[in-house]
Amino acid sequence: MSTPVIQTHQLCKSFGSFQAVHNLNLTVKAGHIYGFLGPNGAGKSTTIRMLLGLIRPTAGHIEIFGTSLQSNRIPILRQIGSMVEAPSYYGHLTANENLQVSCKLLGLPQTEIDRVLEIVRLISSRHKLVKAFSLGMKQRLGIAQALLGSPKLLILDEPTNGLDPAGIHEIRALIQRLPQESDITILLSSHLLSEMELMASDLGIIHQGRLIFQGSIQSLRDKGKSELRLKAYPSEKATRLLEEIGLRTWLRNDQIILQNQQIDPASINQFLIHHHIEVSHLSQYHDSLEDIFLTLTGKEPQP
Ligand SMILES: Nc1ncnc2c1ncn2[C@@H]1O[C@H](COP(=O)(O)OP(=O)(O)OP(=O)(O)O)[C@@H](O)[C@H]1O
Repeated sequence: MSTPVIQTHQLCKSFGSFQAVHNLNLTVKAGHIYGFLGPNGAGKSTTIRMLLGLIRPTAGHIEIFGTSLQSNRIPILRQIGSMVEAPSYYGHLTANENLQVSCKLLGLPQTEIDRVLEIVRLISSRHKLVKAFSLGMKQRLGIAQALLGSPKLLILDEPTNGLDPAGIHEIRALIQRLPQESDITILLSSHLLSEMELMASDLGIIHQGRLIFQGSIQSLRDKGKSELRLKAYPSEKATRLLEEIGLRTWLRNDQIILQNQQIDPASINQFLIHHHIEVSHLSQYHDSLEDIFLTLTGKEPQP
């Protein structure tokens, strides 16, 4: 397996006596879109600020591109593009002029401007004043700025915050095509699971400063409960027959429940009918990702 782009080891951050981040072991794989998810105040921004060398960890350490951030700060940061707060611009300048300023500050050639404006699809608005941009366009310009110098890693803190559905769609489409088009790894934070589900390949869920899940979206889905719900008459006989073939059953209201068992609903139906049981209802239920997320973060999903 190739070296992870980001690997944190027992990363901690305290502010006075308050521990905002506890023993975080993040693993972000090359070429992946890693969704860093957590409710407000969970510790996402604090972690991102440590990854960008903006604040020092209280304990633990960070490896980026396989080397220690502490001892290789400058060369590592040169290869990271980021947008951590609402991007700031000169509203009275055009998109092009804003990027010219950034290129000068970073010592980059002006040819970079067209390249990044093409990527974020703002090339036709390059001579427009930024104060006339929509919020979505401003966010895309922020991502363009972060892409100057062809970084290998892009870190975006809540990139869709405050955007309307059309703006969210534009940013999502942009983020999804970046790893292939620009050979880049992306870590982005959000408090919205629905958004992460559509954008990220891997998830890290942080809650009260602790990483409570890390893995693929599918492995999160697999944590959910699944049930087969039946209405069958006479129900005592149906329950006995199902137990006799080794299935565990529960009764909920007038339904027979079979939980998390590898069973084929069609075979169960056939089996019961064969034993002269009348099946009036049979349905399959799976926890949604939202339910799983709420359970993990200690909030009971609504039935
Ligand atoms: N400089 C600071 N001094 C004291 N406490 C801080 C400081 N920065 C963050 N915190 C606290 O650390 C906790 C984590 O904050 P953080 O901003 O990392 O959360 P977050 O997950 O990014 O939340 P949000 O989605 O609201 O931005 C919060 O309780 C916050 O109040």
